[in-house]
Amino acid sequence: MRVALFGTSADPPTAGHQKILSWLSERYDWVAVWAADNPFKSHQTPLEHRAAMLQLLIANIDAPRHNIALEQELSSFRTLETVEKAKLIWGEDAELTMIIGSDLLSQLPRWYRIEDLLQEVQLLIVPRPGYAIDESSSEVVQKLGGKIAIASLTGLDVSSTAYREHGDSQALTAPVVAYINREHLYECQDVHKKRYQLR
Ligand SMILES: Nc1ncnc2c1ncn2[C@@H]1O[C@H](COP(=O)(O)OP(=O)(O)OP(=O)(O)O)[C@@H](O)[C@H]1O
Ligand SMILES: O=C(O)c1ccc[n+]([C@@H]2O[C@H](COP(=O)([O-])O)[C@@H](O)[C@H]2O)c1
Repeated sequence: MRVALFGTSADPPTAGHQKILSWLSERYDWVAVWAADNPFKSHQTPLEHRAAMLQLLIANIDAPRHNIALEQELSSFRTLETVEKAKLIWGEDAELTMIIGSDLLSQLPRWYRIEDLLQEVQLLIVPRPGYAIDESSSEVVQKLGGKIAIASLTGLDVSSTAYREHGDSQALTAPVVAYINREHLYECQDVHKKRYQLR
């Protein structure tokens, strides 16, 4: 069993996350995704809302294999703990692949007990516009034990930050936008959003 593990702050989840999930669903037996609190970031929206938006994002994917699931019980501050939980769910023999965008490669050495984590998973890097995969970062991660593969897909040029800071709702999918409006999330960015909607 080949399981793709994809954790995201989902603050909010974007069309970029959706494209990655769709791509993964064609290549892995099971795609597990969860909304997480990131120890290196502050978040603007409570975790329950971020998980709910992620569920909407997944429901909106036409995945013929029906193999993408919100596995919110995997959520942890520390991905090593997530992987321990994943092993309990899918067993010691499952091949676990951790998915990250190329923007995270340089910070990976600072993750909690990274060498132990890299013993447990394969690593798949998704190229992200503006974040070239540089050799020195790859080498550092490989020296820590990382087994790196590069995905044959380029992420969309969107980000959660672009939505939060500039109201770029092009970055989002319609069901997520509807949820945000219904729940009055990200309202401190309303000025930007209104400007965007008037265009
Ligand atoms: N467009 C994208 N292309 C490639 N990787 C992406 C893309 N969007 C997100 N990722 C990856 O998905 C994971 C979750 O990303 P995250 O939820 O932090 O999104 P983000 O857009 O980077 O958010 P923020 O702008 O708040 O930092 C990370 O590994 C990130 O590198
Ligand atoms: O384990 C860690 O130390 C660690 C440090 C930073 C980020 N992570 C995880 O990395 C994933 C992507 O985070 P983010 O904020 O870029 O979406 C998410 O599952 C986080 O919990 C994990």
